Amino acid sequence: MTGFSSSEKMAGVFSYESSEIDWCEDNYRHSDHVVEYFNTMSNFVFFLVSPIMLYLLHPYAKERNLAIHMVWIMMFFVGLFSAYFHMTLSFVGQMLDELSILWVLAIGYAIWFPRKFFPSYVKDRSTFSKLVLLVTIISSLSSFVKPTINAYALNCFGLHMLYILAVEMRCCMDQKALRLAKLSVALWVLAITCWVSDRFGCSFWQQMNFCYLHGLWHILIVMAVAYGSTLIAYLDAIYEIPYSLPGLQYWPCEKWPVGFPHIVLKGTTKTQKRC
Ligand SMILES: CCCCCCCC/C=C\CCCCCCCC(=O)N[C@@H](CO)[C@H](O)/C=C/CCCCCCCCCCCCC
Ligand SMILES: [Ca+2]
Ligand SMILES: [Zn+2]
Repeated sequence: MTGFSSSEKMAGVFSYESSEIDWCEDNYRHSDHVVEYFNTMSNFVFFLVSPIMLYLLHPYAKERNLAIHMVWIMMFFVGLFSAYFHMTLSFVGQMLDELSILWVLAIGYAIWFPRKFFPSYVKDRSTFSKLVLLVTIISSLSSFVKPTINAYALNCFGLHMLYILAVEMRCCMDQKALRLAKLSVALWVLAITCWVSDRFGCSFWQQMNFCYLHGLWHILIVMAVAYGSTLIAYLDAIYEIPYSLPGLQYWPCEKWPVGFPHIVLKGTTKTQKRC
């Protein structure tokens, strides 16, 4: 018996359950065509939050750099690929999901990584962005070597961001920024707890008849990214466009206990200055 032909192998990577990863939610429980129904549907949160964040970040992006919009445009695609992955549990779905996360992280790092953490041989943001691009291309190719470890490697960036935030917030006296930092970290801790429990505690959650932790992770991580990235963008605005007097506000209402954080520019903008 000979092996598979290359076209059969190609078709194989698209086929249902061709990924080595299977999340705790029961397969085909709610539909014959959707492998993990709740995990698929919970990605709806990406489609809801991405346009809201694009709209809220626009005044800051217009002043700083329109490339900032790439983060939430890409997050929309992360949601799309993640939904496709959970719908099929295919190898292609897994790689699209993980590679899109890697590229959002790369864009975020290229735009927002604080200058004071640049390696000494990197002189400006343009050189740093080229370095990020090179590392991301190499990482994208390496991700095919052992795909089962990709998700763990990606989660290390969450820890790295936590470290950067901790150093940045050490001397911060701005109460609104401190509150946003605490909320972002709390959401990330809750999210990662769900991800780890789903991965390693599945038999317990099956006994509890509650196998939806990975879906909850989707919802919590989108909120953590909305809160965390706004905080990083706010710190960036203070350093990079201080004349615009950046401030933090919540949408739709300042007084509500929950809302979407965003940056307001209270000072003169470059555009106004020129007039
Ligand atoms: C100074 C740097 C600033 C960078 C800001 C960039 C912000 C965007 C970052 C990450 C996007 C995360 C998207 C999560 C998608 C979830 C899809 C998913 O569930 N995929 C799983 C399979 O279905 C897969 O197993 C998950 C892999 C792990 C991904 C980990 C991503 C790291 C998230 C870091 C978030 C930090 C939030 C801030 C906390 C203070
Ligand atoms: Ca499953
Ligand atoms: Zn997922």
